[in-house]
Amino acid sequence: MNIIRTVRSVAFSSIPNRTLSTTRSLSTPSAQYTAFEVNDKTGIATLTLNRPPVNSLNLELLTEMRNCLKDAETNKCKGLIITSSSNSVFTAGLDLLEMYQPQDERVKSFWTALQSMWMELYGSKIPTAAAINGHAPAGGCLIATACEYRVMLPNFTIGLNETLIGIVAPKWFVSAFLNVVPRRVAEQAITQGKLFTTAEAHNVGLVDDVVNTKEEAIAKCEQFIGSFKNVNPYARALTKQQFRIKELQELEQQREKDLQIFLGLIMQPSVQKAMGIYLEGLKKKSKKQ
Ligand SMILES: CC/C=C\CC/C=C/CC(=O)SCCNC(=O)CCNC(=O)[C@H](O)C(C)(C)COP(=O)(O)OP(=O)(O)OC[C@H]1O[C@@H](n2cnc3c(N)ncnc32)[C@H](O)[C@@H]1OP(=O)(O)O
Repeated sequence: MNIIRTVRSVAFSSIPNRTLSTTRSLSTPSAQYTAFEVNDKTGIATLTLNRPPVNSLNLELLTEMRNCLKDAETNKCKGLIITSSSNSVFTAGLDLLEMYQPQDERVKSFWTALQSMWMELYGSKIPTAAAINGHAPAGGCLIATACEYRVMLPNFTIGLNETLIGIVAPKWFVSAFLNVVPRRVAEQAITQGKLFTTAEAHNVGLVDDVVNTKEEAIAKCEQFIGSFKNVNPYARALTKQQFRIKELQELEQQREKDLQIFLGLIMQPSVQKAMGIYLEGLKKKSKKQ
């Protein structure tokens, strides 16, 4: 039986934060929206998103994700799996409440945290895999495509649906999508704001595998990470970097400009209005259920 060493734990149940941090002390504050576990037998870390109801990515969740990524790298984990504690949502993408009628300083920190999290995940030295056990629209798809491998459960949706909300998927969202989906398919899908079903996503290569349960998804991710067992980690990391350095450098060099473009766009009255209507629709739908 695998022993799970919980390095950073969230209150999934009544377990108080960090009570299981028995193996090392953490420099980061206790987590609220994530669980981070390292399997002692395999050395593989699992980061579980746990911000009910839909794991929408707010500033705090993004910050915790960054802390987990750092922990996985500094502790030389064999790889990192990202999954969700929800049975139906991997993550609903960016928290729309961070962008709707936002406060100036908060929204800047939010976008900067998203940029950093993405660069750290996309450029991570260790193998990364997403066990997509629920819907993964927009920012959810961004996280999945930042990983090296994706496996998804049936009958969920994934894609960049920003245009349907009246916003634009930034260039770096699109670049990562283009790594896994042919250009023609990507252009059509992203302009339409298409959310692919699991089966469609598998067909176009947006996800690598489809399995029926979360356990099987985690096992597939472990298998992917295990496939590097005989590969020198340093050589692997440098080789991965060769594939990803262009997008990373592009964003690094344009961070401030990217932030200003984001702020300029979301602060447009027409965009705020569209976001408000979209949020209202979500809330109405949620009340009906
Ligand atoms: C130049 C660049 C400029 C801008 C770029 C900005 C980039 C943005 C990328 C993004 O990620 S934008 C977010 C896009 N996300 C979505 O469109 C997903 C919206 N959500 C859904 O479609 C559904 O919630 C779901 C399929 C993920 C799950 O469905 P279900 O399980 O039925 O949950 P509910 O719809 O009932 O939602 C429960 C609850 O959660 C609220 N909520 C849902 N998604 C978000 C979200 N992304 N942000 C904030 N809040 C969200 C929803 O309103 C409900 O709230 P209640 O208060 O009514 O419970």
